[in-house]
Amino acid sequence: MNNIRSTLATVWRIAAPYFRSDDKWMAWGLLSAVIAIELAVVGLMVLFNRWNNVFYNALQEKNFDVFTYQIGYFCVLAAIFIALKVYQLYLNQWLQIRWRRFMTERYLGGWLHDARHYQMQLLGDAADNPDQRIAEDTQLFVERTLALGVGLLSSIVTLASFVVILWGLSEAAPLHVFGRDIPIPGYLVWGALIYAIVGTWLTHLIGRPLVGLNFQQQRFEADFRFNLVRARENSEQIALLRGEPAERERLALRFARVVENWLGIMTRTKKLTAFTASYSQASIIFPYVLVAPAYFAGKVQLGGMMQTASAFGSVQDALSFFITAYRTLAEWQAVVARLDGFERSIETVTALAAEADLVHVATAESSGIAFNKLAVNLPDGTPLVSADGVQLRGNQRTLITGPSGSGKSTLFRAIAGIWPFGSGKVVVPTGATLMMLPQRPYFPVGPLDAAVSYPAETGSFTAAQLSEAISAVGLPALAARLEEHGHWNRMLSLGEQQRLGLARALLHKPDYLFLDEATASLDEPSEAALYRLLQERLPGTTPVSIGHRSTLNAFHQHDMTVARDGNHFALQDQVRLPA
Ligand SMILES: Nc1ncnc2c1ncn2[C@@H]1O[C@H](COP(=O)(O)OP(=O)(O)OP(=O)(O)O)[C@@H](O)[C@H]1O
Repeated sequence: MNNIRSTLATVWRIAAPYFRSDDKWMAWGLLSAVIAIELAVVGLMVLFNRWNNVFYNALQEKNFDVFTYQIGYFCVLAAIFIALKVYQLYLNQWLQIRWRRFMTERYLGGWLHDARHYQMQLLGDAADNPDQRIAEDTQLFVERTLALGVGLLSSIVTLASFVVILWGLSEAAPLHVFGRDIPIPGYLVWGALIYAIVGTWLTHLIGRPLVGLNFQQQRFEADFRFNLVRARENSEQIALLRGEPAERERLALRFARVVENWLGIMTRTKKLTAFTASYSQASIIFPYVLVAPAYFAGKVQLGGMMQTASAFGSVQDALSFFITAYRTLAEWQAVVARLDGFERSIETVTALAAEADLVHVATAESSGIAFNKLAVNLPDGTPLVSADGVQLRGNQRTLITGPSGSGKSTLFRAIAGIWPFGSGKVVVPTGATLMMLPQRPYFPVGPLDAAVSYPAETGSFTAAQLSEAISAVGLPALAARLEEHGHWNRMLSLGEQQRLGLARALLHKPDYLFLDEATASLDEPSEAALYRLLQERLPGTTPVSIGHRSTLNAFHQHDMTVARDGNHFALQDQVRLPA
């Protein structure tokens, strides 16, 4: 019971924002319309049920006039029923897409905000495969929540309406066993109730393992897909290393898990289907068995028996909601759990930003980027690198060196404000703009002009500015292909990607440009030419470079090093020895 209550509370937490959003009038309006139509459908079912009585009595009595009238009446009811069903589905789908659009925008906003996506990854796998959660789970959540919610409501209303009818019919056709009437008030209702409770209980016993199995299935499927994507993204490396057999084996192993779990689902579903199919077949006969003695004793007419069977069927269907919806419920619970995990993960990283004892980036009037007792840790809390009392002075080109793994890149991440683990402050001059250039710059798939302008919007720079910057970094052949679509990270060599990254910097003109081995794939003369270009074109920009080549010294005025200091590393000024 507690489990059901906590699942419902979670569902409400996930669903509520939409019903309180700007679209709330539309949301409530569509939901009310869908529910109203469902209630009208139940009303029609009651009319159909009464129709059974009159129609079959007319057949029994060979009353042709009543028969033809009832056929006409049926056609009218059927036409209304069809119209209601068509519009119910249409409005339901309309609500689904609006609700899904809201959830997708909300999740994208929460996930792609202030490096939260990166920090969620750093914090572990509480929210593995966010793509699956945003694309697939929101769709399933909306669709299933509506189907189950409306289905449940419809079952309750159907139950209430038909229990009344069945109760009345129990009086009209009393239980007749061995030639005697046995006066059990509402015996048809009790019969249906006991039948459905036993059925529901058995379904639950047989189907319970499906909840866990479905959760696992979606996890294994996502894991298999993720590994396929990794293989596609690293296809060149795999081909060069002749890693295909190893990849095949790894993928086969992951797919084996999909198959193994699926076999578990199949076995369980087989048992469940055997039971539910027997159950629904037995449901057809069961009411006739109950009423037949009264019928053959002449206590009730054919119409009464047919109406009883139809009413019994409706009560039975309503009570068996849980049985028919079992598989859907199991999948839905897994979706709810995953979306809940995703939301909690977003909340955790959002809360990180407000925590006082983490790394913070502040702004102040200052002549450079200063560090105030900055201690950068690994996510598990191990101290990595510290900086205190040192400065990256404005207008002083700085080169940072240090052993591999000493935390230079992580220090840049802390300066950029995306690495929260640790304590202390990075103080950035008020209004200063920072740009990071990693060894592998990222270019979104699409036209070249958008890829170079990124993260600025397309159109932020003129075609002339873009072509000029691209030519200036040594890629004149690309300058004429601004509108060409491409996967630039795949199509260009690493050196070309690094040149294009510098073109991006030329266009954005940041106050501080952090180059983390951003020219390491170029030959030394090209690297020198690009540094000279930066100096000429961006006199107001302070480059801060991480690099291992001694040739970089010539382009920097200030040297710093990350050196071992006890159990961690520390950023220190370095005195340059005369050559
Ligand atoms: N997400 C992470 N989780 C755990 N450890 C990490 C993570 N990112 C970096 N590290 C660890 O932090 C240490 C410093 O890494 P970093 O990339 O900052 O070093 P670096 O000085 O830039 O090295 P290099 O000169 O080789 O590029 C490494 O030991 C690395 O394994």
